[in-house]
Amino acid sequence: MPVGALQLEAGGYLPEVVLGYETWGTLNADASNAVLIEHALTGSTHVARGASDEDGWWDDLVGPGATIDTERYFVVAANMVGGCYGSTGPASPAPDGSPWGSRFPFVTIRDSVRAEARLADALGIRRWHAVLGGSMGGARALEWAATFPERTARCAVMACGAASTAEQIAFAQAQVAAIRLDPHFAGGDYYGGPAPEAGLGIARRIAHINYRSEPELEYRFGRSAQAEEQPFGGITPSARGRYAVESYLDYQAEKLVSRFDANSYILLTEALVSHDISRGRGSLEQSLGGLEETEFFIAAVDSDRLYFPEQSRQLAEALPGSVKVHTIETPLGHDGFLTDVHQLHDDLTQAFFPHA
Ligand SMILES: CC(=O)SCCNC(=O)CCNC(=O)[C@H](O)C(C)(C)COP(=O)(O)OP(=O)(O)OC[C@H]1O[C@@H](n2cnc3c(N)ncnc32)[C@H](O)[C@@H]1OP(=O)(O)O
Ligand SMILES: N[C@@H](CCO)C(=O)O
Repeated sequence: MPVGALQLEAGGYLPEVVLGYETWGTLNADASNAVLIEHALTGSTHVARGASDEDGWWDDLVGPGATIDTERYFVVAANMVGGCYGSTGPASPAPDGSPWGSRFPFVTIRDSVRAEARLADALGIRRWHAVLGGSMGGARALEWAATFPERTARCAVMACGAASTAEQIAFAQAQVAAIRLDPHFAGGDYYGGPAPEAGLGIARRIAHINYRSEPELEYRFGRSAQAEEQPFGGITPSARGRYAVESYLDYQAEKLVSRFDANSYILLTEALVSHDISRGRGSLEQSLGGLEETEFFIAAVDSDRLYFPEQSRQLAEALPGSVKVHTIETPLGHDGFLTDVHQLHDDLTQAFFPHA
């Protein structure tokens, strides 16, 4: 969906922005049943099975008869500005016809939300019944409530705090550096040549370790050798075989490299680094304390070592009224907001999606 030109928060300008999106269900006559779902860093618009039978990343939450019942709600998922799942991003053609590449401007979470508001206008949605997301999707959902409180009746923020922390920024920096230092990166203008796959793969490895937990990795892999490999062997370190956990990380890296653009990865990572709900709005309490029009649902993953539950508690405390932090209990870590979201079914149903 074309949403026009965007003057960006940090000063850049995009003359024509297209947002990739998917929908499920039917918008009702007074457009009161619309739900926006915001994807995380490398997520796509494919939240749930729909027209295509391909698995979605939140099938447990969205679908016919699910927590967000697509027979009752009209669900929309939009790709972030700068992403590589249908929205204008660095691989898209600039006005001169060549890919934007290194010229693509810095985009913030707030910029994307402003573009998404235009998508809502075009779809005839004045006010969302609810906006939900986890991780970067949670940052986007929270930004919706802060930027457009009158358009956000309910807001669910999972596995995300009010601002990116020093440690989150630090991990992001290491990932971005890995991509930029790949000889194929070419300053971001690699389209038409080999892509910086090694750098993107390293970035994913760093990220993925943080998306899981130490006990999970220990339990699943321990010191086991990958099948038919000998991790303790080979006269030089580079000649040795892999531990199973190394093979697992290699696989996660390959999987991401096969579906994601490195420039988009940098862009979205930097957008998440910019996440700070208070920027330009005063203190945290000044930024969030007045959001009386919106009902909030905050959730954390108990074993999350990237977006700590304490950060969700601080966010909840800054919101008006008494907002509970719901807990997803899993040894898995941050990815629990994807793998174990079904645990929120009862609480979310009661809070936001009561069955008639
Ligand atoms: C079009 C799109 O795909 S859009 C993307 C949508 N996805 C998202 O938005 C989130 C991105 N996805 C993710 O982060 C993850 O895939 C999750 C969190 C959803 C899934 O996590 P889990 O179900 O716990 O899977 P996990 O991370 O353990 O990985 C399992 C994979 O590792 C592989 N694996 C396990 N052990 C090893 C090993 N020793 N060596 C190599 N591979 C291994 C498995 O075979 C499995 O492969 P598969 O994914 O092809 O089935
Ligand atoms: N595994 C998720 C986690 C990000 O928070 C992703 O890749 O988007």
